[in-house]
Amino acid sequence: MADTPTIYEWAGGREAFARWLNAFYDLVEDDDELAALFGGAVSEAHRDHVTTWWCEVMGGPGDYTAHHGGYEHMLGHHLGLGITAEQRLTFVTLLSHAADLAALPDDPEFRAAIMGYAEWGTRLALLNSQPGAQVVERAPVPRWGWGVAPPYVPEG
Ligand code: HEM
Repeated sequence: MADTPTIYEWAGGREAFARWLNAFYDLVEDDDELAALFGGAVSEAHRDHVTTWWCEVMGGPGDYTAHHGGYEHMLGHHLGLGITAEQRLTFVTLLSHAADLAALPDDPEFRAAIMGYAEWGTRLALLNSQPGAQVVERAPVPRWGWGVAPPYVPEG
């Protein structure tokens, strides 16, 4: 399928990811447990950097690698946080809730793609954040794809 759009394009580009992640971090700020990990409030800079990360992962410009220190920088922010299973579950649930609030495309294929990455990424973040974790210290920023369910185009 040469013409399959990237997940980034399908979402509506950076503006859509920014809308989503701003809605998400507003929810994080309202959750006492999660907000505490961010010192009570999630800064504009953090929202912007994480938006840049997600855009790169979902097939957009490689700006997190080019300008924000890539995978190693992201990893460094999670080391030692001691994320609990409950915090991870809340985090991933709020991502899904925020996608509705921000009116991201709601087709099953798109939502499965972004939430598949969210599930994977939050589980890695939890593992890497534990005391004494054995971490992969260097890696490229991942590039996520549609997996088994790209946008459905009926044949004929
Ligand atoms: C898909 C999963 C995740 C992604 C893509 C992600 C992405 C990122 C990135 C890119 C940064 C660095 C931002 C920068 O460059 O300034 C960061 C920092 C951070 N993340 Fe995550 N993260 C994920 C999961 C989590 C989880 C599950 C938690 C906690 C429950 C968490 C808490 C934090 C905190 C507290 C920081 C540091 C904030 C700061 O220093 O201002 N992250 N994350």
